[in-house]
Amino acid sequence: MIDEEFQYDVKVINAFKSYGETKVLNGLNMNVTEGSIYGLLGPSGCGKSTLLQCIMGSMELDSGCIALKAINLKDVGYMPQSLCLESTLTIRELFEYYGTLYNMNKKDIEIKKEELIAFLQLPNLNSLIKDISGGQSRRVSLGVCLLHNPKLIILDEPTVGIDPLLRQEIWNGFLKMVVEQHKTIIITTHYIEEANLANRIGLMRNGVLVEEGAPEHIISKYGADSLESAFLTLCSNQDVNEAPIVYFDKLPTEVQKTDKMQSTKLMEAGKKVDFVRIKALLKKNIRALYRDYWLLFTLCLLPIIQNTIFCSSIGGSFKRMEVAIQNDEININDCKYFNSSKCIFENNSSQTMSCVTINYLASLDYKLVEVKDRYTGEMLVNNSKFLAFIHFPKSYTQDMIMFIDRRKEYGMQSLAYMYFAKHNMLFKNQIVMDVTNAIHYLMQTTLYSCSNNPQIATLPMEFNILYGKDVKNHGNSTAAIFIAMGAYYFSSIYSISIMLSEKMDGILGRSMFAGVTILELLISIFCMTNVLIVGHSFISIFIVYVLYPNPIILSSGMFMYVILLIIMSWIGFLFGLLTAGLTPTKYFGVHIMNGWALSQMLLSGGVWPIDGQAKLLRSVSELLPMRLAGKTMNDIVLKGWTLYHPSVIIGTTATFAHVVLLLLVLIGLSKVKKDMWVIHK
Ligand SMILES: Nc1ncnc2c1ncn2[C@@H]1O[C@H](COP(=O)(O)OP(=O)(O)OP(=O)(O)O)[C@@H](O)[C@H]1O
Repeated sequence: MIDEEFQYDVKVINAFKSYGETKVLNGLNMNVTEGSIYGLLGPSGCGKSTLLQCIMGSMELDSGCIALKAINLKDVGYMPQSLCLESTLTIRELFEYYGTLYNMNKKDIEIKKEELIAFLQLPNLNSLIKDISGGQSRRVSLGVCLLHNPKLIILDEPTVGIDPLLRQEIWNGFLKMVVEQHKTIIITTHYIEEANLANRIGLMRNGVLVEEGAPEHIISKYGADSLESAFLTLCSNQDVNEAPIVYFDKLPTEVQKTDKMQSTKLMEAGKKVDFVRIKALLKKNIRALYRDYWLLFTLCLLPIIQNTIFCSSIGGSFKRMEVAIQNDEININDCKYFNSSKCIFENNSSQTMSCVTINYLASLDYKLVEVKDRYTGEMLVNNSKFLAFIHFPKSYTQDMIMFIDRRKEYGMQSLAYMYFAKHNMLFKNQIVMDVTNAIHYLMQTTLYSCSNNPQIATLPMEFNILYGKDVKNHGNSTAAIFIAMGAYYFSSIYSISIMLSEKMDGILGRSMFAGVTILELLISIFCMTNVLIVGHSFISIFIVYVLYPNPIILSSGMFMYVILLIIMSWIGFLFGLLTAGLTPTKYFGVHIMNGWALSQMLLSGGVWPIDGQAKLLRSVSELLPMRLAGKTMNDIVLKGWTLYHPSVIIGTTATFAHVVLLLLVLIGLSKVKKDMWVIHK
């Protein structure tokens, strides 16, 4: 505790602070008496803001001591140099938010608000912060600092960008507060002339206060006519004589008794989780969200668009594939009139069996174009105009007869011929499969029309499907992975957007001066994430399984399906927090988010089954949360596995293990990296 006799509101003794190699405070001493205005002056970059942040306790001294009379955050009002306010809130909402954080009731907030409107000439309270001018927003920032009527007011350049007349009025207001309410104000400013109104000023240079005292005393001491020329004289003397740095070998006893971390403890005073503050944070974040149209678009509309795009574009068989045909047997347009009911073995049949194959391909939506010769067909494939070229020789039907009948030798040169492009394996595979099926169909048709058993042309093998009878394409088997990816991705986007904005814009740092803890902010974002993910999952499941015919077997496993979606959203949420804590810029964080989500999608079998991966890579992929959740969800909907199926339990537990792992990493990192989510500006 501070000594009974302690007459200062703030006392800084022998303070040292460096940022790496840059020494900012170099044994600084400062005394701020109760009920006075203390003007802290100094050139840009000399360390004024750093000193104020050390006094507030948001930054720790390397050594030295800061003693404060204030015992909790409510006693102090701090206005940082940067705005550090949520730009998508209105002035009224900001007052309501900070008032609630300071435990003020509605009536008190209302009264104080009216007072501040008159004092600071605030613009329309319904204006959004992002829509008001720089000077207006600084006045709002000052208003937020004074809202809870603090005893000690610390202001970092409060009058920047404010016109001289209003500046004068604001200073008059400060003087009135000191006289009538016995407040203590520390103020930094670059307008040296306005510091004349302070009771005491400190001139800071080279990390120390080179002079401290009443303005008139400093002016007369240096024989100057203004504070500005006194300051210039002092600086030029100092350039010659070196900075008079005063080091304490030993701290004075009354200060040694005071706790070295006293101001840090001020920040730690309200570390208990408070539900009123969580409610205020939730309200603020909901307001910020519904005004952030782009984020809202990303979170609400994009799942609709992406799920619809996924269902309508992934896995379907390829349509309108262009195939060049040279048919020496018949003009392919005449195949429309082909009748396959006659047996080709009858002498007068005059059948053209190439039409069976051509009509079969046409029924599969191939775009068949007739070409005059083989050279043209192959050239068109080479030039990527067509995917394949098929040639039916003039004797195709006769050769078919010989092939089926086996009574006569048939020449290899008279077989149908196909030439295809292989630049896309999937196209090539589908064309080969469709043409093979077409020939198979041709054989069966021939046998049937000649009163033979068409079964002769089938493979001597029985194929049975155990699982996934309704799976018709690759999209059906990856739908669950896509939904798991969506839950992960959208939660991570939400948590990283909020956290990076709180961090980079200094919003959390400022809220922390009003008592908010990081845990409270995380709880509020977590609640929002869970609400959003319920909406997101509902939209995704509805589109993927109801609007589109992706197969789904309903069983008790669906309970785990939903649990897995929630776990995936938690993993995304935690990964977003981790990325926000480690990345230096907003853009970098978002790039990491997108990059990792895409990589996981590729590694987890969302695009191609992981069975195609190299052994080592596959063993890593098997452990990824998107793979674990996606596979288990797939097993539930496609195999009908229930809640009690061992694989479902193992898959869900293994996915949840990622939540525990990420939590441990986050807790560990936040212990090591103190400024992970907070930048005090
Ligand atoms: N987070 C940081 N990391 C590294 N260096 C920093 C950091 N913050 C401040 N500095 C450096 O510390 C010095 C003091 O900065 P500070 O913001 O305290 O100065 P200031 O007197 O408030 O300046 P101004 O009047 O321009 O606001 C500057 O040289 C600045 O570059």
